Amino acid sequence: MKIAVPKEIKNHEYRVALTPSVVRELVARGHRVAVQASAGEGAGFPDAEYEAAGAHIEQDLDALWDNAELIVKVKEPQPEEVKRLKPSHTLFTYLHLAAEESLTRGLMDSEATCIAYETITDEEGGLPLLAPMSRVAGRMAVQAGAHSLEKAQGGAGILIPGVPGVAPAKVTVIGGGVVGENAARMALGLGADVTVLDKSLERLEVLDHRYQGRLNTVYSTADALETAARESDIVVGAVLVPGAQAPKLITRKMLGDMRPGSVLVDVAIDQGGCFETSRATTHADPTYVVDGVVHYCVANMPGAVARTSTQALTNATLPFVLALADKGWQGALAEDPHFLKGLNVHAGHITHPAVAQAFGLEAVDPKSLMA
Ligand SMILES: NC(=O)C1=CN([C@@H]2O[C@H](COP(=O)(O)OP(=O)(O)OC[C@H]3O[C@@H](n4cnc5c(N)ncnc54)[C@H](O)[C@@H]3O)[C@@H](O)[C@H]2O)C=CC1
Ligand SMILES: CC(=O)C(=O)O
Ligand SMILES: [Mg+2]
Repeated sequence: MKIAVPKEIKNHEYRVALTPSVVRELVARGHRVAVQASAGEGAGFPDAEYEAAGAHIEQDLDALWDNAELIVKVKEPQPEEVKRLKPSHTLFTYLHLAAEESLTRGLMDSEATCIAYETITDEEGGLPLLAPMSRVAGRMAVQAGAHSLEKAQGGAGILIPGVPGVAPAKVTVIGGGVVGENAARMALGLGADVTVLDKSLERLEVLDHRYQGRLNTVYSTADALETAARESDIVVGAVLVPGAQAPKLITRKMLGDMRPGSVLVDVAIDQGGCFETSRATTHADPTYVVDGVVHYCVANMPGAVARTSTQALTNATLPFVLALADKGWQGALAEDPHFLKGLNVHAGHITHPAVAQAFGLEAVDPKSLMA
């Protein structure tokens, strides 16, 4: 299989889709891997390490894309990348299509086969290729929130742990999944007063048991959300309905009840965001203020800690990349129903029901493509 690894071009995105160690595994199985020159530099992997692992370093972007059968990336393709896709390509990357209709239409028009990391499932009901980045983003969410609470960032001027004689900040996390638990863990570590809201009682039970009374768990209702908005210094948005647009849980009206200088960190922004006033921001300009409330809505948070994130991501993607390379997309997806859930677009059709539903389109059953 001819595999290409482009350099990521999203704003301040420094991750790379394959490390030299993964390239070595692929080359040992007889695959040809072309890595765009300097693709790994931001994550601390120089071209020389890829060359030593058996990769071809490609300077010519046209050749990189034109000669590839399998393209492995980190972030959703940017408009200039979508233009390069063709029907013979298999694209394997984060897509987050429900949040971006123009990208979805572009991928359909390309007729390429597009497999999303974030909708692949596992036996335990988890999302094994989203989880590693959710761990990173959840942990970062509290760092971002703490920084945003500083006066110079528009925040209320609150130090998360407080000091003796001064109460700590109240941190509420909406959605107690992977992002939520990691955010809660960091907030607890900093000494915050932490509450987690979820609609899943099972998840709340797990967290209650795991944290032994050190955090508050609250079933997520409209009342609970209003209380969270009114009383929190930081609210982290960490909900997910896989493949679908995030529900809007904090409305514009509720901002009026929030304390001036409080902070919303919308990690769910890659699925459209779970606060009505969220819009995607970049690492270059991560926050903005609406009605006195600071919003942090960076859609590629792990890109800022590219070394850690690349290693964590590629640990998880490795077996899937090997399966695609060894068996082709049809072979790999046909024998693994969890991998098949990753197929979002093929030959102009949407194959994931939640993505199709987001745009009022019909989904083609991916099993029908497996003949
Ligand atoms: N901005 C960024 O850089 C990154 C964003 N993410 C995003 O973070 C989001 C969360 O991801 P994970 O934690 O991995 O998902 P997850 O599936 O582990 O957890 C989501 C949780 O949300 C809960 N939930 C769903 N609807 C809810 C509602 N209406 N009210 C309360 N809880 C609700 C679910 O029960 C579940 O426990 C996703 O959109 C993911 O793509 C992940 C990594 C990086
Ligand atoms: C999950 C995701 O969108 C990211 O890691 O950037
Ligand atoms: Mg994202």
